[in-house]
Amino acid sequence: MAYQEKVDLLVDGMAKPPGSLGLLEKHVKRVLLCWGEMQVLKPYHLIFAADNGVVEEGVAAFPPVITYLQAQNMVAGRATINAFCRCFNIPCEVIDVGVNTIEPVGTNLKPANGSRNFTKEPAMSETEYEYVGKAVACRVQRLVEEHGCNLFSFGEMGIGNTTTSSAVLHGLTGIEPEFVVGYGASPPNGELVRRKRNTIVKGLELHKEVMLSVHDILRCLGGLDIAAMCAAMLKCTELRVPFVIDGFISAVAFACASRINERAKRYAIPSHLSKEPGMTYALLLGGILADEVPIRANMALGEGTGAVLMVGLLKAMLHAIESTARMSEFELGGDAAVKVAEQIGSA
Ligand SMILES: O=C(O)c1ccc[n+]([C@@H]2O[C@H](COP(=O)([O-])O)[C@@H](O)[C@H]2O)c1
Ligand SMILES: Cc1cc2nc[nH]c2cc1C
Repeated sequence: MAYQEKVDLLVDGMAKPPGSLGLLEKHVKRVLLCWGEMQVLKPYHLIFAADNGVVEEGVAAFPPVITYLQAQNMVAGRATINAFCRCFNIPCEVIDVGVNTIEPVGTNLKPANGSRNFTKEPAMSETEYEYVGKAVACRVQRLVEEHGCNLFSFGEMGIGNTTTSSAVLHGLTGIEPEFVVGYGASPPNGELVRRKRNTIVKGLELHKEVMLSVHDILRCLGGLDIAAMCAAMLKCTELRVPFVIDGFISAVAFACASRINERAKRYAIPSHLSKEPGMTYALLLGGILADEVPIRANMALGEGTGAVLMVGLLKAMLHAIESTARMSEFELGGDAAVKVAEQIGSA
């Protein structure tokens, strides 16, 4: 029997009405298909922390030093993401890909102390962009080959990164900034949103001549966190390891990854629909429809909180698959057996 058929039988044959676990069935099947064989789940959560020079333009409500302070909380196990990871027994690592401090926070893979203000110059130099991509890809490869990690979730921490994400999405698609700019971490604030839109238009105008590829767009307008997440997703794709997308920032990284390598779409699992208005567009670029996203909780925290909740759901599904009774085990005779067979057959 082909592996895909086995996976279908495994999930469809659980003692439950067919399809009654909805999207969880669809996504756990996708994880099993990515693995290509039955494996024991070994999840790993990576958080990419970086500052963004574009905050100079007044596009964030919180001061940039929060990037450093909250990344420190994460390293100390005192952020929401740590609590969520502990709940599901998921290891979590903070990678400093550009926090604006001399002393790195967590694992040091930073090529610079933040991206530059993209309204004035490219956010990253070519050397910085290449360095961060290679360093992160190396880290992912090591986690897979030496530690056996087989499901990644990605998160980020970076004041100003909803502006860099909206800018990259605008650069990728040309969608009007009105549709892809939201409040970010700020409470509703019309003036802030107007400033974010103008900043993005200014950035695109400055770099449009040189933005000829997805890499150029990421380098000119992106943040080091988005570039890092995109590289991590591409490495997962190469190694055929599934990964879970979080909110807006990681969805934009995924949009870039799937433009660079179409096969990234096969390995990406959505988690939640962020409050940010660009979320659905970013996912759509990678071929994921809003209807396929399991969690709708109006979240916008980042850190990978939605992604880790999804890993928890997948873990619960894998446990259910291996520990629950099978439809075929019901001891039924006569009419009852026929009726159940009809229900399974018509699923
Ligand atoms: O993940 C999301 O969809 C999301 C939406 C809004 C804000 N955030 C988080 O808030 C920070 C960015 O917000 P801002 O307003 O500074 O651009 C950054 O640290 C993100 O993790 C995250
Ligand atoms: C406190 C705080 C925590 C965060 N975590 C991710 N983004 C954040 C932004 C702020 C402001």
